[in-house]
Amino acid sequence: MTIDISQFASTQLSLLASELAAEIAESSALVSLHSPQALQRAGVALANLIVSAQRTGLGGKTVVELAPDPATTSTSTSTNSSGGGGDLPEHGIRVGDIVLLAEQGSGRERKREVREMEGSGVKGVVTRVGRAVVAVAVDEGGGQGKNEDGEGFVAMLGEKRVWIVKVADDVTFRRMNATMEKLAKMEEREYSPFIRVLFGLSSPSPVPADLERDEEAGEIEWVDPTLNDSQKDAIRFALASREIALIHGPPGTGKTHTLIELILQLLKRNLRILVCGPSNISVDNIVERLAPHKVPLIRLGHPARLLPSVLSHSLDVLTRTSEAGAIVKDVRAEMDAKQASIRKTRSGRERKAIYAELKELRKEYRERERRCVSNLVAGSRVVLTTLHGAGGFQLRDEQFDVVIIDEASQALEAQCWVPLLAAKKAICAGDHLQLPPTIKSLNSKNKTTSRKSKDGAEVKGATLETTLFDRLLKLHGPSIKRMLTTQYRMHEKIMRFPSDELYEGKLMAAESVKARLLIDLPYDVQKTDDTTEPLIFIDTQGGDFPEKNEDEQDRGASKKLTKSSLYGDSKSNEMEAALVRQHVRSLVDAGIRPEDIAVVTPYNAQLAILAPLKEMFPGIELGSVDGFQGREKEAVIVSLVRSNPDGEVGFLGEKRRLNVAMTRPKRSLTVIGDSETVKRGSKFLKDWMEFLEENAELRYPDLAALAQEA
Ligand SMILES: Nc1ncnc2c1ncn2[C@@H]1O[C@H](COP(=O)(O)OP(=O)(O)OP(=O)(O)O)[C@@H](O)[C@H]1O
Repeated sequence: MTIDISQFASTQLSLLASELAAEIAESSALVSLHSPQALQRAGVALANLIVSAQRTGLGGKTVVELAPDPATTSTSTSTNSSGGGGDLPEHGIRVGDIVLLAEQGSGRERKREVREMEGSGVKGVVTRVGRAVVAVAVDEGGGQGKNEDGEGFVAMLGEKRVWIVKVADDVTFRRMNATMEKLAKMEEREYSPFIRVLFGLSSPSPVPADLERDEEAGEIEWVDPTLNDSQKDAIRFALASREIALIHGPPGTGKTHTLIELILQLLKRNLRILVCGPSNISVDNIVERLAPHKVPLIRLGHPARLLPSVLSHSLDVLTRTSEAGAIVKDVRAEMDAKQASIRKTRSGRERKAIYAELKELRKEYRERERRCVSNLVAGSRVVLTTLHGAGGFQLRDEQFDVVIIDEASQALEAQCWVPLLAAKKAICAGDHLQLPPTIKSLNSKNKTTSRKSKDGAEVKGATLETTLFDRLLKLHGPSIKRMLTTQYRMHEKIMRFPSDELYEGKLMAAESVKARLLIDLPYDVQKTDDTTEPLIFIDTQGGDFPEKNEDEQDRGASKKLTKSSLYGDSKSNEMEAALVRQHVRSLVDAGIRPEDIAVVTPYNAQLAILAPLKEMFPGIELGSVDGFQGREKEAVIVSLVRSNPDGEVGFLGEKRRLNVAMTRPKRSLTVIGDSETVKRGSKFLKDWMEFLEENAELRYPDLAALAQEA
């Protein structure tokens, strides 16, 4: 099965265009239909701010500090500790978020303003979130529309009231588009053997069957000899493969652990490596674990979006601190001196002259910085960055022997191609049986319809949801993959169902975890029914616990707006929430620390109902299933929410989502749901419910106690 590469690329381009459009439509619908306060409550905006300070931050970027506007906080009860407008209200803006900073008008003007906001604000990255101040590094020359320069825009704001709102990250799209355009334009003779294999124009070069005995591949000096057999086998295979290797890492099987050893082995073989992941956190995870091995590595990316522990490897920081950076620093000092002298001079002519010199210096600064960056990058044997980060100017002409992509099953294929175009060989790690990246342009209605490519041809079944990992497995079959089979997270009983149903029964629980219970936690835990049983199912069947639609609830502005409501057409279940509370309380009463407990549910509306738990049990974590992928906790409670007479289960029907939900806990999994409804959702759900009925400790709610709880 071969694939027409340029057809593939143009299909991707049209799919990406609709995805970006969907993302923009969603965020502008949200922004135009809700007040800044509602958006603030939903965690996507912060309103009523003023610029309280402005300075130069890392990498020479302009950083503005925003504080509450004193004029709007007079009614607030918060104490004024900073001399500004008091503390910021509750909000959901986090370091690393990309936000649009714009002027905020009065209520009546707001709608028009919002429409114009895209054209009149400036984008930036949140670099610090404090109690009374939030700092944003504004894009240099990245001003939107009429504001060409972020710095200039901020100067213009003066004392005006402003607000910030989270926006879609279109840099990612631009990078993916540029990559796909390049691929579309490539002539067949330009296709490397690597590219040919990835599109099925050639088969992967064969790898010796018994690698352990193979003369070349068998001789490996392990940095970590405690790796398990499946991990060693995956590394041997990845080293021996010529074009592509997939490392399939089911939950808790030490995927990152394996990648670290693999990177060290590749380095021993004098290869140059580019390591990427879809998110900053996935990349930082690797940097943190690679750094102790003292390998020459460099991390590309905006410093505000990196973990503090990783900053010393960041290119921006190295540019300022390394020897190579000294020469850049000189110019910076000269610029600062000139800037200071502007303030001293009164003569317009002199000032003009200084501005001209500054302009020259800035040019010089950029030039030197660029040279310094390219020296640093050229000198490092391991470069780490997000997938789209690989499309930045820093890597423009760089080539790598091997590109490693972690969490490849959570990235769009077009995103993977950003680094892959610079590769001779790729190693992708992931688990295609957990959730793929979230796609916004794909809703239940058009999920199965085919799409039109740019030239109008129907592209059957083409969807962004098919990841590179999925596609390669389908294209070349399981011979290009190795699976890690020992998991170091879950009690054996928690692992059983996902292993049997999804991983061909191949998962094994490591000795150290297979029988671990809550009662064995290294602190004082009482012996109760909850702390000695790893798998509990609280069955709410019987129709006493009906689900509720988000739009049936009184949520003010979002009441009528199903489509662009802050919670979509999400579902909730009050009685289930009461059961969750009851169970959390009993765990905490038994001595379990709230920080060892997580509640996960597929529905955001259910999360909203559960929110008070955070105040009742400080330290507990609440999360959506999708948001909890990659995480783990000692005790996890899963609230399934769906309970209706029609057996409607919505996106519970996605087994990859259920897989993620049920594989987060280490010692205790409690499932709360209506088996009658859920069973009717799919074969997988039916099997799961039956498995729980037979293997879990089965409980039925105590309605009287619950009435009290509710
Ligand atoms: N060979 C091994 N021996 C002992 N412990 C191991 C081994 N491999 C991995 N682990 C442990 O298993 C845990 C999970 O490892 P790691 O963080 O690499 O997992 P992962 O597979 O990347 O996680 P995820 O499930 O999120 O993909 C870690 O605590 C790690 O120390």
